Amino acid sequence: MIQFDHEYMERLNAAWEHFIAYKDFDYSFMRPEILESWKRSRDFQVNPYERKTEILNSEDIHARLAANSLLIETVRPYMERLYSIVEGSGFYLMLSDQDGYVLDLVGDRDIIEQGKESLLVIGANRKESFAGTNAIGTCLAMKKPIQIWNGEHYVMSHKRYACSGAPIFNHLGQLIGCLNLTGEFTKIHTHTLGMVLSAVDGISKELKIRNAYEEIEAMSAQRSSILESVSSGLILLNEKNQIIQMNGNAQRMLKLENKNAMGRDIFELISIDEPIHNHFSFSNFDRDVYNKETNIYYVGSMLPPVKFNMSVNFIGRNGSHNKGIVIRLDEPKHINKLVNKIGGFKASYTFDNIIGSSLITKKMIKTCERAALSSSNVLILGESGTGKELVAQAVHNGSTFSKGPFVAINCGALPKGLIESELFGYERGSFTGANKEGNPGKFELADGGTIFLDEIGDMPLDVQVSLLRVLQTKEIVRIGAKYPKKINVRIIAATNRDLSEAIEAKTFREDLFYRLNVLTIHVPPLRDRSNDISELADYFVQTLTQQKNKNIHIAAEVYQVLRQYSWPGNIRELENAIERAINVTDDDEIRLEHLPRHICQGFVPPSVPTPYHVIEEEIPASGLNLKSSGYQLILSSLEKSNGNIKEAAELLGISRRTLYRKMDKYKIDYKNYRG
Ligand SMILES: Nc1ncnc2c1ncn2[C@@H]1O[C@H](COP(=O)(O)OP(=O)(O)OP(=O)(O)O)[C@@H](O)[C@H]1O
Repeated sequence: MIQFDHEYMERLNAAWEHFIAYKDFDYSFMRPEILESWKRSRDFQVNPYERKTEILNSEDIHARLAANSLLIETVRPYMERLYSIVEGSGFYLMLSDQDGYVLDLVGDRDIIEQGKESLLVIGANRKESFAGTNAIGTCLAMKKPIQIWNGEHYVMSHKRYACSGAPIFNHLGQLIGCLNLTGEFTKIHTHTLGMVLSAVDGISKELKIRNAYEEIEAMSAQRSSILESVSSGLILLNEKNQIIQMNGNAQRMLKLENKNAMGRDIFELISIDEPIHNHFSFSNFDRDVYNKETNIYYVGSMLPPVKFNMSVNFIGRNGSHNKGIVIRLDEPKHINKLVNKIGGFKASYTFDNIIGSSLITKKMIKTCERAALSSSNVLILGESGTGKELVAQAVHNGSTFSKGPFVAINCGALPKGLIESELFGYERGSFTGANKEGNPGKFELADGGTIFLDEIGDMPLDVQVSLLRVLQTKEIVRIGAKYPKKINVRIIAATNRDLSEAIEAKTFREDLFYRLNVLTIHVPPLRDRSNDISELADYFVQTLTQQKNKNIHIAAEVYQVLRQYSWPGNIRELENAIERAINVTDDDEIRLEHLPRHICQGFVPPSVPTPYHVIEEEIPASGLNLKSSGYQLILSSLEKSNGNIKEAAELLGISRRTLYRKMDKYKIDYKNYRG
């Protein structure tokens, strides 16, 4: 081991004199790494008598500091800690990047001031090619820790100092900088390098942790953008059923806000009427994947339930189901639309499927029939769940476009960036992530038929501009395409928004509104057509029990309750309520206890029953009662109308369909009453 004593230093000085004069000398006493570094310095033509280096201008310094901010931020506390040990004894610490540029300095103020003369400032380059043999330059060249003693330096002015430099590597093992401790050589000890090394060891570990955090943050940002890019509602739960993330669609669909839901047990907020409810806790989940249409109720709230297709998937490693779950929600209608798509864009409903014989419904059907005879654009307005899509399908099926496809698109359910390509299609290779072959848009797919633009009020303004162009020119241009394409499509748009308000708020274009609103169909809310409620309820019982081979009927008082409730969720809510009741009744009757509680709350029994109620009260809760007034009422209405069904139904205030059903049930033959 070399002793850095006086004698050694003398020999070193003599060696240096010979070396820079290119003279022969016995250099074998020297540390080989120092001799190698001298050779490199000489090859770089570093002037041994001159203090000279490259110093960055302030703009470049700024850029370097910004590029290395994580390194500087991580190393600074270590520099301060080391300095606190050596403070006041003429030491200073320097951090450089992998190119040798000084990024940070910590030391006694007078030493730093002195250092300015030797060009030891932020932005100065300490590489061997500029500064000759020195701890930073040589450490970076060798990628190893090194201590350089006074005479070992290559440039004369550095020979007063002894420096200890250690390389800093990142989590990938790449060299990213060097930490150096410099002082008067008389004060330096061989252990000084050990101090620097242990600091660098701590720095490397911390860089690894910071990097891991950054990766986690990036992954979480990626996860969020993936969640937001899908058109379904997604909820992530941890293994305790607590909500850890919800995308925007899930918040909108469940009317829940992140700030109120995060960290809460999901079952404090919602419930479902499926046995799976109990199995959501992981301990007893049977590992089957749940995927079906589900009624979702709000715990402790008067909000009506909502219905979505819900699927539940367990996140598990190596098959163990204990890492949390993903709940996915889709509009049941959306599922229909997908089926529609696979099945060739067919509309299944006709005017016969529009149940309801109230005056207001009849008037609406008349308007629809008129719309079917025309090929003008149609705007359907109505609250959510009133049957706008049903009406659109019926208009299509009644029109000359009925032989063509019926293509529905929900403008509100698609992420903003996707609507344009969904509507107009794209050419091959037009954007990253696009299908290589290109894709036709919904307008092209609907050519010769009808396009149903649902939730048009939610269409972004820029897409409204493109849509307006299509309406004016009857041509579409795929994204990335050079030429337009002619199309013959009937447009039916629908919204539950107040478009005049949207026009005023400048979120909907007035010119587009007038283009779409050639024919308007107002679909009334269910509360305005309470005379349809019993008929609709019967219809849903009938259609929903058809496959189950059950014969279920509704108790009289249930009709009364249904007619008095305000139905904020309209027909969809009624359908959900009936479906739930069918599921929960254990015999063949739907009674009040089978309805969701909020529907029965506030019910006031009517003091004077309408004829309809009288009849409904007779429907066979306890079997057929020939003496009952309801039965008698049917008979007398048939007598009065001479067996004319239309008139008899009007007298009773029920639809023809209901009257037929009841006559069938009571085995009444109306022909017997014809005169
Ligand atoms: N008059 C009706 N007769 C029978 N069923 C109906 C009637 N109106 C609506 N429905 C049923 O109610 C449900 C909701 O209807 P639809 O999806 O057409 O409503 P919507 O107004 O388009 O809803 P949203 O605004 O949420 O898109 C559907 O299951 C539909 O079949």
